[in-house]
Amino acid sequence: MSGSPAPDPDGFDSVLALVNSASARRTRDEPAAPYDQEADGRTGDARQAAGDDRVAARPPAEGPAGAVGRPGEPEAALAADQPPAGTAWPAEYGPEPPGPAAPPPARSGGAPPAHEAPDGEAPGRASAAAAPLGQCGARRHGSAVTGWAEAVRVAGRAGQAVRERTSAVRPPLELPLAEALGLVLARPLAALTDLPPFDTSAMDGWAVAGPGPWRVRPDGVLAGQSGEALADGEAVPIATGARVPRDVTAVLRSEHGSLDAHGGLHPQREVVHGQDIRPRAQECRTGDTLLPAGSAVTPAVLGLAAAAGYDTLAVHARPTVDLFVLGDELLTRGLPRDGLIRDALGPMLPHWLREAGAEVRAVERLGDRPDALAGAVAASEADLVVTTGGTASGPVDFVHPTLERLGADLLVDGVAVRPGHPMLLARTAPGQHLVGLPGNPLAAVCGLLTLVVPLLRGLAGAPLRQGRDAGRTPGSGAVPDVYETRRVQLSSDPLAAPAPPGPDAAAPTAVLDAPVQGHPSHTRLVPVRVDAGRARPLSFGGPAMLRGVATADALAVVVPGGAEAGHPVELLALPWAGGGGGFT
Ligand SMILES: Nc1nc2c(c(=O)[nH]1)N[C@H]1C(S)=C(S)[C@@H](COP(=O)(O)OP(=O)(O)OC[C@H]3O[C@@H](n4cnc5c(N)ncnc54)[C@H](O)[C@@H]3O)O[C@H]1N2
Ligand code: MOO
Repeated sequence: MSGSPAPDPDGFDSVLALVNSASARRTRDEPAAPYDQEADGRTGDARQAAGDDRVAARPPAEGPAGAVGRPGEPEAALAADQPPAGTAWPAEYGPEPPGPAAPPPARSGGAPPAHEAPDGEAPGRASAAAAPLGQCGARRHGSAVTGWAEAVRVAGRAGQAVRERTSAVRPPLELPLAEALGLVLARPLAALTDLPPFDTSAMDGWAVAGPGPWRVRPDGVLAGQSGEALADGEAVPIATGARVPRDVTAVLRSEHGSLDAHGGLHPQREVVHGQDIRPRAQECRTGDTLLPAGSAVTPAVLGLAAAAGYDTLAVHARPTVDLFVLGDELLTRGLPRDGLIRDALGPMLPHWLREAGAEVRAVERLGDRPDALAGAVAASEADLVVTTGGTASGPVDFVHPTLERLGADLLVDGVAVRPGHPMLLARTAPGQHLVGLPGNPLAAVCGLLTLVVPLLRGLAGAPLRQGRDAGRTPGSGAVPDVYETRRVQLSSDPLAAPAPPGPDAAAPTAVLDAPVQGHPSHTRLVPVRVDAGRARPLSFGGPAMLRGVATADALAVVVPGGAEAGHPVELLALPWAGGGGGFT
């Protein structure tokens, strides 16, 4: 385990205060919202009564033999996996694609139970059934399920608190410019020089002194050279970027002057004093703050730092991450067979974590072996442990019992977001956190963007999203989430409305091209393509699907209850769409 015990060594108390105040708010506002009464735990009738559109799309209660889910997986989870033949296209999938809907994936009859080990490997599974969610014995802080925006905040604050409290033992790194790319400035970038450092010609032409015509001196001034002072009536050829000689009044562009047979230079248009001269310190003076601490080091920042005189930069170290992929049903190569499926997260997450600024140390597939997970977490010295799968309450979902065994503090245990609601955040040791991502691949992506990326930002010293609690909206859904308030504040003409409140008023937004059905009480994260400020919801946005997000630029944050076409939605930009890989 990392760190050493000391009174609040990693600022944990301040994170707990945030968790507990949010929890108290929930308790005050929402006396009854236990996790197992959330949408997926309700009966079909109850969900229908509550207006849950997924009921209409639910497949028959009995799944086919060898069904997608695990033993004990609720039918609602199956509903989220695939549309059965003859039923409506589920809202969770996004808009129905043109043409016939994709057929449900073939299921092999007589397949072994999903929890049997692949490739003949000894299963080594949990000897005891997992404790039901909500009865986990890990120290739990906060109440049943955390609102989405609040979860983002708690994760960010948890990372930030660790960084603030450990800065003495982990001072910033002083790295050569090229090695600082993608990290975060630990100190403000103050100019080490005036920029430009001297008066500079902005054009190729002649430096002239006094009114024309001028006598052209034979010596020219190239960039990197300094010319002698000019007397009135003199001119000297000068190149762009060259230091302007003393007593020059202007630069005449080469296309604006003509030479006569005697070497006299004649202006072809009026010459204004100071024209085409970049005066010293036009951009900054020595000591000016060019960028605040916390800025991401982008290629442009490297250029600015070099121009301003830097050879090295003080940056925060990359947060370290160990990734543990759980599940005996996962194959690492070839085609799915015998109820086994390909691991989609092992190939995806390490790169995404690096894009998010992490140094990924271990990537291990631990199967469904609780002892292996407990041992791996206990041995990990990473700032953050990320697990995939095993967060729910199936027979081999052992993340909760393992956290209990390790005496972890649960800060977030379920988030009011679809996909991804079983995601969790725990503190496993002073200075170390664990994020449990759900196994369904898009649910895992949602957990990554909700908990992991903010935590990494906090650890790395990058600015956090500015969470704002807007209070509870009367009559709104089961879980208070600032997005509910945002929804009711939208005017009938959203484009004319003032910017709605939300977790981050500065977050990118776009206007929805098409309506998106919402979950009654949970935020939805929906893959979208963004073009010219308009977000087009994509098909194949179900929790187990990656087809939508693979063609997306962003995930749109859709308020509980849904959003109409024309309404603005906040965007979680995806790194490959120029949307903030790392800490930008
Ligand atoms: N009783 C309840 N059951 C479930 C709930 C619930 O609230 N109560 N939530 C459902 C939801 S929503 C999700 S999401 C899943 C999350 O489950 P786990 O985190 O325990 O994940 P697993 O059961 O291990 O796997 C779920 C699903 O994803 C597949 N999977 C797992 N890992 C991978 C991987 N690396 N690559 C590709 N696919 C993976 C796995 O085979 C399962 O099909 O729980 C529901 N159940
Ligand atoms: O399948 Mo679950 O809805 O959270 O992703």
